[in-house]
Amino acid sequence: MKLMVKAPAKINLSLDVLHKRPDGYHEVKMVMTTIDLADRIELAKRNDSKIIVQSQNRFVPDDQRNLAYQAAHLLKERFNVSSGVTINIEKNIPVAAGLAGGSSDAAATLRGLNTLWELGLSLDELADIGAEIGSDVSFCVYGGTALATGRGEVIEHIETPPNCWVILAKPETGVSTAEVYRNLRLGNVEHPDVDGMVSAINEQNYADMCKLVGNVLESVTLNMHPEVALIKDQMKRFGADAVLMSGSGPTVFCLVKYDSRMQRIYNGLRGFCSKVYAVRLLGERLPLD
Ligand SMILES: C[C@@](CO)(OP(=O)(O)O)[C@H](O)COP(=O)(O)OP(=O)(O)OC[C@H]1O[C@@H](n2ccc(N)nc2=O)[C@H](O)[C@@H]1O
Ligand SMILES: Nc1ncnc2c1ncn2[C@@H]1O[C@H](COP(=O)(O)OP(=O)(O)O)[C@@H](O)[C@H]1O
Repeated sequence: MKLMVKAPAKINLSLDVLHKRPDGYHEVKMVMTTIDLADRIELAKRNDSKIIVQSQNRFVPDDQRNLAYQAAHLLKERFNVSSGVTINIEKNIPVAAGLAGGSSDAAATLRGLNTLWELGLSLDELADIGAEIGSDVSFCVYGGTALATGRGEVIEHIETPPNCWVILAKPETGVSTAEVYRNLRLGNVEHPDVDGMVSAINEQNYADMCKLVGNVLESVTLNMHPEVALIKDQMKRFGADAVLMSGSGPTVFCLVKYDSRMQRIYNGLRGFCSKVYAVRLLGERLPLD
């Protein structure tokens, strides 16, 4: 038996860090939403008890370091599943980019195996299990648009944002999320208005949504990688409605309403950056598998 599951990337429209916690993680307050750039996960039931991960992408680990492997392993151990699974990952989301590609693969694996192994778990139960794998996995289990708090695993669903294009540019450099959080100095950063962003989205106010984008982690990554700031400047010059780095970076995204403007920015960026994508903002909860 085989199952295909879609694993969409996320962007952070607003990302604030409140303080460092005693457990080493940071307390965050952020608005996350899914975009139409997705990995495709094929799950095939095995008669032996092995978990096998396959991917054509050389940056994706094929062993227990893979977050999709960890998702399968966790379910298998916790619910005493005797059969195994082959997980094939068609990687479309750039790796280590601030787009939660690995987390979304893990979440898709949890949702898919819930069906394939007939576990009968609710999405809330899968999201709780996901939090044990990584802070972004709970959000990815639901997809859609949410206010995420705690270390990112406490999810409150909000409205789907107004429809628009999202253009993404990923510089060659990779970024370690742990290193970015470690180098964050909260004393002199400008905090984004996360509550304002939630209201703008709930009120379907595109202009305010664009005005209110903000990410405290830019203060770290833009200093470490000047090319990220350069891409932001280019997007602004080309006339984007809003420009921001996603998560810990280095991917920068911009929002635009009109097709003609999208084309102009997309074409302009292709000269600069090898990885450029123009996709729709999805923002709606994922269908059940
Ligand atoms: C920054 C964000 C924003 O959505 O996304 P990415 O840039 O990774 O996509 C997330 O907070 C990333 O979540 P995720 O990538 O799942 O992080 P985890 O695997 O749980 O943690 C990786 C490391 O980041 C740090 N970390 C992560 C989350 C958090 N709230 N505080 C932290 O300090 C910790 O050092 C941790 O060891
Ligand atoms: N399924 C996966 N896809 C991509 N990367 C993965 C996966 N599983 C584990 N990883 C590891 O996780 C790290 C972070 O990758 P990713 O989730 O793409 O980035 P981010 O956390 O910035 O959104 C990578 O360096 C990679 O080695």
